[in-house]
Amino acid sequence: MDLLHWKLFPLSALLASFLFFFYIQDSSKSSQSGCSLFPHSHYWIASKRIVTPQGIISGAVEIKGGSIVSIVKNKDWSGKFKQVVDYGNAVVMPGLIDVHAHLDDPGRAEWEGFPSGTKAAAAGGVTTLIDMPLNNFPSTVSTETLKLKIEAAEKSIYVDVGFWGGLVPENAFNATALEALLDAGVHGLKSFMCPSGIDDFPMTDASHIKSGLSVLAKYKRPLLVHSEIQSVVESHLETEDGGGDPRSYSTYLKTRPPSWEEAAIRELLTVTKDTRSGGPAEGAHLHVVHLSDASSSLDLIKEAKRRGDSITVETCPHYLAFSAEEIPDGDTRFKCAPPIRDAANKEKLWNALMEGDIDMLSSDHSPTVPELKLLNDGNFLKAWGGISSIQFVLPVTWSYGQKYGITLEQLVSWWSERPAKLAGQHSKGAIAIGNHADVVVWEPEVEFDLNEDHPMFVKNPSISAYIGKRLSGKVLATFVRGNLVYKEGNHAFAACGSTILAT
Ligand SMILES: NC(=O)NC(NC(N)=O)C(=O)[O-]
Ligand SMILES: [Zn+2]
Ligand SMILES: [Zn+2]
Repeated sequence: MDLLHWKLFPLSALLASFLFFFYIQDSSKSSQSGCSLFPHSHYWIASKRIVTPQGIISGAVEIKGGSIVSIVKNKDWSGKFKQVVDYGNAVVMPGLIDVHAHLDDPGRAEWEGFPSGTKAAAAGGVTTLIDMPLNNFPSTVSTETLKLKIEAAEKSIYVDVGFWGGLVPENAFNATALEALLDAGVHGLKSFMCPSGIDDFPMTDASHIKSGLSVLAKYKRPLLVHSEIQSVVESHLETEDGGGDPRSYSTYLKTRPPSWEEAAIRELLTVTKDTRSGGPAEGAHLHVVHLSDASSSLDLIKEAKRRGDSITVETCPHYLAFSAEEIPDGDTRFKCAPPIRDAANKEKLWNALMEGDIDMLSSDHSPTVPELKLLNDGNFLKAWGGISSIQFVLPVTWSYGQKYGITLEQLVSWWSERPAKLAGQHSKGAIAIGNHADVVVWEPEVEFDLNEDHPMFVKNPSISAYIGKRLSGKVLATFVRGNLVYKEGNHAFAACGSTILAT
């Protein structure tokens, strides 16, 4: 007996090491390093509602090594596969791609920072975000400052993060500097046509933008523009004692009329004609960020599209959820620029989105510390402008869109497909074979009260404008490149998101 034992020992040791090897193979990429709450790198996500470019199907998505390798319909998968996470009737959709977020890192991490900002993103089903070049310090306007940004992001992000670079007067006429910044991996450039509120991010005019577009054309990357031009006539209202009670929202609203947006867009269109086929900046693209005015400004954009200019436009959930009439006096959580306008404008924004005249959505998550929001003082003219929202953009869009009959496919188009295209992310934005396994699983029908007890992962939850709202749409799970980074209130132990650089 003893002898037999000894003879079998090497065999069983070999068998054990084989099994161990395969276990490690399967789980090393994710669970071992704490990148995932699900310890497998080859598995299937099953659901009765998977949103694919070919329609909504019941079936399973096969994930291997961080990518989608097959999609099977119906119950073809049942019984056959080993590792299946069956989400039943919950919706399986591509993760949201937020092309407009300010995470303020490095330099102003007390406003947000990569760890909390990307935790909030993951909890909201956002699997990729492109970080804005301002509100961090120093602003991201050169290869050196981009390097600082990448260093700040590495090992501290729970989702994938890319970067826009800043187009500012200092670099706008310096093609070599812009090319260096684009070569270093920014997905495109961003500029302001009015003061940005950030000292080291000055505004540009049409001549800077024209020059920037000619460089971007070679790279086929977009220019994103904050489109408001401060008009001299109205700007006196911005002084503290001009125009009325600074605690009243209508006082603030009057300081940034729709004519500011219209003037900026009119000016932009004098240069976007260069982007037409055969034009001097063919290949470049102009993207108008956070459109608020759904009247003349939008008409101008529609006209430019008809003429063949390469131009797109986004709006943000806060313009679709709120209207000026309901913003309480002194409630500076709602201050942003351009401002949230009246209910009639909100209605027009929704119609434009449904008609396809507005191309996509973004959060414009732009938080700060509560002290700068002047929550106690309530002075709309002095408070920081920016809405904190990234964790709730999915349920907000869905909840407020019910009235307009929005569909899951539209959500995917506005939040994943088109943003992916804008940011040059060809392996993201759709549940499709070969794409990154960036997935959100959520229950559209489940309602929740967004009150103080609700888990919020942003650094400064008290500035959130959505507190007190009842929303529909609960995120159950978020996968980034196959890693389960968020599951029902919990995040993966390690921050394993990738910095994504344009090549
Ligand atoms: N400096 C800012 O980030 N400003 C932001 N502020 C807003 N939107 O109120 C923005 O995107 O313009
Ligand atoms: Zn802006
Ligand atoms: Zn912004």
